[in-house]
Amino acid sequence: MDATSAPHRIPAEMPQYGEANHIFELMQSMLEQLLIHQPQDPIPFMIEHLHRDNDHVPKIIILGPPASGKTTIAMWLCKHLNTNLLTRGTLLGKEFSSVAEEARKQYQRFKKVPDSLLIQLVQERLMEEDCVRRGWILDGIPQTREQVLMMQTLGLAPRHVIVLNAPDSVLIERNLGKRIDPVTREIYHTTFDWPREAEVQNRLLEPEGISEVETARKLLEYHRSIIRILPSYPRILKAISADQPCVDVFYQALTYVQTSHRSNAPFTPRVLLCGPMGSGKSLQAALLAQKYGLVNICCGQLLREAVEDQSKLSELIQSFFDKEMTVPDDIILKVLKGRLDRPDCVHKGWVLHGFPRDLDQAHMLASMGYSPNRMTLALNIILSVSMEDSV
Ligand SMILES: Nc1ncnc2c1ncn2[C@@H]1O[C@H](COP(=O)(O)OP(=O)(O)O)[C@@H](O)[C@H]1O
Repeated sequence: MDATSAPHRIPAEMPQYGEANHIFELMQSMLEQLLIHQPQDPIPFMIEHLHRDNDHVPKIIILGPPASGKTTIAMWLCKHLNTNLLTRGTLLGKEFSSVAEEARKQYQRFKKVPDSLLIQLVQERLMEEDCVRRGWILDGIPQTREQVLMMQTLGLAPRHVIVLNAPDSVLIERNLGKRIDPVTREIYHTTFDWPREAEVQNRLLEPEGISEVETARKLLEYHRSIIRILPSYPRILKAISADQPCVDVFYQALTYVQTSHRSNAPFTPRVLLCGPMGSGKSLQAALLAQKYGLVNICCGQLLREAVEDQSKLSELIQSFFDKEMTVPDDIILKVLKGRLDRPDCVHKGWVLHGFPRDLDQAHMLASMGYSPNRMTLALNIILSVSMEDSV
């Protein structure tokens, strides 16, 4: 194939730049917002979206049956992540909001807030400056599939959804011990979490609706609606057992909300395999290359091929081979660059082994823009397992 008919070569730096600066995700979120809000003039809207730069703030929903610990975990996460907690109580109690006032009226009359009003309240709150800047955690909302659909239509999309699970019998018993501090709104428990200070102990209140009958009724309602809610969040949902100490539940929740989801961005794996002689690098590289369609590059093999090429460089490399000397780094890097820049490596990605062998070589490789984006591990056994999760 001559140069005129050869496929256009995408310089390796282009996809690397996109990956490093999350360009795909940025454009995707802007496109989503454009399609949801359909502004009359899209340009200022896009500029404002870019200036807002809040794609990475927490946007979390915590769901679960009564007494599973939603509010407890949501409060702890809020403190840890310095974000805003949104509960039914805080939304309904909002001052200077006509929507909240209407919701309160409806609640007083019918003991129920219509779905549309509740979601309107959520929307109003999420648009406020602190939620835009520092993110939010929604505690126990949405409660019905209808609410989920309304939120989706309004573009109110969480990044992480946690659902807490525990057997009904545990929850019914646990709810009986729930106590609330009316001053701080902190939640305590007569058995599992009793405050040390006598002053706090004395002012704790027993919340309404925690009797066995009430909790059983709420559980029934929850089980009916949750199966219609969860399918709406297939890729961002994490179920955590709430039948374990609060601290354990919290750390599992925290770990989850701190992971970023795999994006839809086109991704080219660049894998580096390091390990001592005989550790099985070649075999693992061949397996990885086969499984993920990567170009398998063995540095030693590449140099031998370069010799066979009969190019100018081949004589030079051959002379080092003849003298049984190691080939200097700058020559190896030239050969490597030529190979890694070829279209198959740029498009399919690569798995490299046999180079770098020391820190200097690693720095040189990185300074030429060939940083691996997966892993550099000495133990090929671990690598082959981890690849399942990450590629
Ligand atoms: N993992 C847990 N183990 C024991 N008690 C818990 C646990 N999580 C929460 N609690 C206690 O259970 C009660 C209900 O917790 P809460 O956070 O109000 O649940 P929810 O918001 O899901 O109704 C509280 O008294 C709380 O201290």
